[in-house]
Amino acid sequence: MTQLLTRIGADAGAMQVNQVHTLLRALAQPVAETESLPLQQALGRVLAADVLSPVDVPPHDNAAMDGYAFAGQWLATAEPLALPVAGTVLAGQPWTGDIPAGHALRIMTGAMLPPGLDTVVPFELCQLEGTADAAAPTVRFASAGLRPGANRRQRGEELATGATALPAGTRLGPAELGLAAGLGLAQLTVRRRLRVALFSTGDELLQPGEAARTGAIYDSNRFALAAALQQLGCTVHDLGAVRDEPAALRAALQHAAQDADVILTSGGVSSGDADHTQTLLAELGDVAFLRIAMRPGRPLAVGRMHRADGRPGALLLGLPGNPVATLLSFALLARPALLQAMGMDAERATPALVQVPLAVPLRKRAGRTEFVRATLHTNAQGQVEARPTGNQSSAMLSSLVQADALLLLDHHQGDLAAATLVNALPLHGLL
Ligand SMILES: Nc1nc2c(c(=O)[nH]1)N[C@H]1C(S)=C(S)[C@@H](COP(=O)(O)OP(=O)(O)OC[C@H]3O[C@@H](n4cnc5c(N)ncnc54)[C@H](O)[C@@H]3O)O[C@H]1N2
Ligand code: MOO
Repeated sequence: MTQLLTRIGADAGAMQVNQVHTLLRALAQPVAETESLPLQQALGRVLAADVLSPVDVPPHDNAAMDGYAFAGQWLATAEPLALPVAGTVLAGQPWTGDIPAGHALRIMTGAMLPPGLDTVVPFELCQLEGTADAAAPTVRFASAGLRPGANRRQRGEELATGATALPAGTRLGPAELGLAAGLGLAQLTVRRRLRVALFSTGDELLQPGEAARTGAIYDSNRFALAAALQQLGCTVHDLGAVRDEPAALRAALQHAAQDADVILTSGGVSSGDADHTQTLLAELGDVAFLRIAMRPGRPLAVGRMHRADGRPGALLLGLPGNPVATLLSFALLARPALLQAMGMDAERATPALVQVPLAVPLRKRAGRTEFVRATLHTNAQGQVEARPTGNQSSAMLSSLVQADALLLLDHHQGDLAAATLVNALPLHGLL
């Protein structure tokens, strides 16, 4: 870790947020093993290789609207244009008959355009003259607003055979799975699930369901982190709450290191308690105890555990114990590293920011990045603005529950006046 910190020009005792991102990007190795999964089981997984289209999409020229198909060359010949209708073509039933020159076909959206018919005029723009049971009713429409090829979807216009439909590193959501199904693929090759061992530390921790006890608090971090990991699609190996004792901590870390890709812990990383943790981690791994110029989330332990066979061991991420610091350190620091370890493209693991004006003034200390829990709402003037959700203590989860965004106040920024534009990070999808 010392070498890595030197390489990125950072000092563990005074890190900036972007330096921590650089450090984590250098540490998180994508899992190598892959598996082939049916589409129904692939939600949230990351593609191990590019998916190339085995077919043209769409597979044939087809109508984009319900209407009448005809050869666009007739448009220039009359205004309005009147064409006899030779029949009807439906989706899934290609037209097999002849089409006399200058005739149109009634056609439904998605139906294959027969050779020679390249233009569709929608029903709404047409009058039909003569009855449908006449030998050939006539369709009449204004030709001026139409161009040859109008309302036609061309074979391969979305994807040609062999084109990259989904690049390696794509995380599969509903749209990606729909696209793969649309290519006729039943299975996809994805990286295996990331295995994350999780435990919380602290002698004060009670488990939900246990009777309250003086001086004790309930272990909320482990449940919040397990949920966040589950949402990412990781396999969670929950080791419970571990006492602040070297022997207990050693046993938990050794157990966790057996087959986990990542060990995620909460608590015990600030200066007070960390002495025996630091000694232990120096023995079992190569771990740096960072002090990050950010709030919440100042302390963080980062490193790798040793393995008996000499291969790189589990990535260790020791998150701070205060519940909001735990979850925000997870969302802002651990999550991008975990997504990279899942095989996702690091660029695409970075959430986008939106700029919004502040509804109220904000105090801010220059020299650290601050993340303020806030709601984004529309004011009486119809403008979206950001308003902090009450007490911003790192111990108070309630103001995170009420928030739908984090305001990202830059390192060098001082106090802010109302109406100042700030960067906001919507929490949706992040936590
Ligand atoms: N002298 C200093 N004190 C503190 C510093 C510092 O730099 N110097 N940093 C503060 C900051 S910032 C944070 S964040 C916390 C982080 O401390 P630890 O990671 O060592 O965590 P603990 O001391 O174990 O706990 C802190 C706080 O969080 C509660 N906690 C812990 N685990 C859980 C859990 N699983 N569920 C719910 N709540 C939990 C714990 O009871 C404490 O109240 O240190 C500050 N102090
Ligand atoms: O990580 Mo601490 O305040 O930043 O709660």
